[in-house]
Amino acid sequence: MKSIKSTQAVPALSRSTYRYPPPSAPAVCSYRSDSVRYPNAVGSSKCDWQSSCAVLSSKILSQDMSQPVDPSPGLGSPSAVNGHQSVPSSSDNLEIVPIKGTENLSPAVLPQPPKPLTITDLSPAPMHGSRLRVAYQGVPGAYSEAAAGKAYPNCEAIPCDQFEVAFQAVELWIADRAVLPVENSLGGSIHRNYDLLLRHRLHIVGEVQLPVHHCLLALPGARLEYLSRVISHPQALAQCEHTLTKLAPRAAREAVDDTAGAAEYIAANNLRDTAAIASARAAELYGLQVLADGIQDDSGNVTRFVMLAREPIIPRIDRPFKTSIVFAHDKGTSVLFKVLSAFAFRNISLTKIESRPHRNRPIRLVDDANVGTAKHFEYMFYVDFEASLADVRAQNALSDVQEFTSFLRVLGSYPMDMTPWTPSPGGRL
Ligand SMILES: O=C(O)C(=O)C[C@]1(C(=O)O)C=C[C@@H](O)C=C1
Repeated sequence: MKSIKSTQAVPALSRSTYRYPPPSAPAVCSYRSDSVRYPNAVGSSKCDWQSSCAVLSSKILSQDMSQPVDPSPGLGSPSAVNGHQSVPSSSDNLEIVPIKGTENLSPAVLPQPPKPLTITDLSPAPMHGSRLRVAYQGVPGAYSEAAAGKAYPNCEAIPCDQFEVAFQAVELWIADRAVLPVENSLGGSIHRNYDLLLRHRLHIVGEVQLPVHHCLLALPGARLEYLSRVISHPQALAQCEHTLTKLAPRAAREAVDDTAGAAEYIAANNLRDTAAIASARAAELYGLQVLADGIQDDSGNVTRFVMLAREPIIPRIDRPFKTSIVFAHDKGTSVLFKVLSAFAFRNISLTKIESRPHRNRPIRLVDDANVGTAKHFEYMFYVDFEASLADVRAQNALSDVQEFTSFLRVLGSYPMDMTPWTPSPGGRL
């Protein structure tokens, strides 16, 4: 089963709901680092690197300890990375990558240039005077809908049939925010959303961590022992893998677009031999019974969602903030250690690191006449670290990262979810 067509009263937005230019090239500002611009840039030999580490650490100590916060973003300042500062001079070597496919569009639908931030950017109030409209992937009863409600209580949750549609709903002002899953404590990263973060120009403005409590749902009267199939979102299937093997060892597993959509599909097609992994709310909405409750493999099953908006929020230092970046280097992965050390030297903790294929240039060939051709895979690195962009340590770290990399983008600097830990009951039957 490839996808489920939604039949609920509130239809999910789909890609055909509206017209939009095809996914753009990365809408980014990229910086080139080279030894001309940065005479002190770290060289490629081990010796260069070791001495640079020493220089770097002394530079950091003197900068971080003795310098007050510099409120004016200068050359190489990380606050310049997403273009929210005055237009850089050409000597800054800033490239703004044009968005492909938008050349013939009317100005009304073209992406707007960055606007100066105002005090109202701190407030999530919708511009149209009604409830905040929040796009999520799935149908009512999906965990993403619950995450939207946790992130923005009293919001109007707008179902979308694909992640990409949720991004576009915000870009086209159909929604004010999108709330999308990026990782789960058991199932790992939701790679599609990492790739989409890079292809779209939305900003991460917050995060929510949602305890995910799965149920096995079936039509009233259906019996566990007669199940031949269990359908759900691939993440949900992964999160219940062991428990499901014990509960329904003979049932085949099939992936569908979202958990609540799986429940809806069973109800709409009167499937007596099929169960869905979904929420208790999905059971209520689609008239299914709960065959088993709390079937996630671990009671601490949590999915982390990010909130996305057209504009970034102003980073602050009066509460815990996290910053998400993505970077790459045209000479390969060897920069990773240097980049990570820029954070280590400043005692900035990383909370997440993820690598994804560099889709524009997935393979780099290194020819050696004597031994042949090495084919290195190229990656984009996504890093989350525990500091606000308003923190001078983060600014200095990003300034160094910028020197070590050929591409750097700040995806967002946003308040950390600090809600108290409440694991769901259940797990490990
Ligand atoms: O299918 C849903 O209900 C979703 O909201 C998607 C999703 C995900 O993509 O990870 C969200 C939370 C759970 O981890 C399982 C599935």
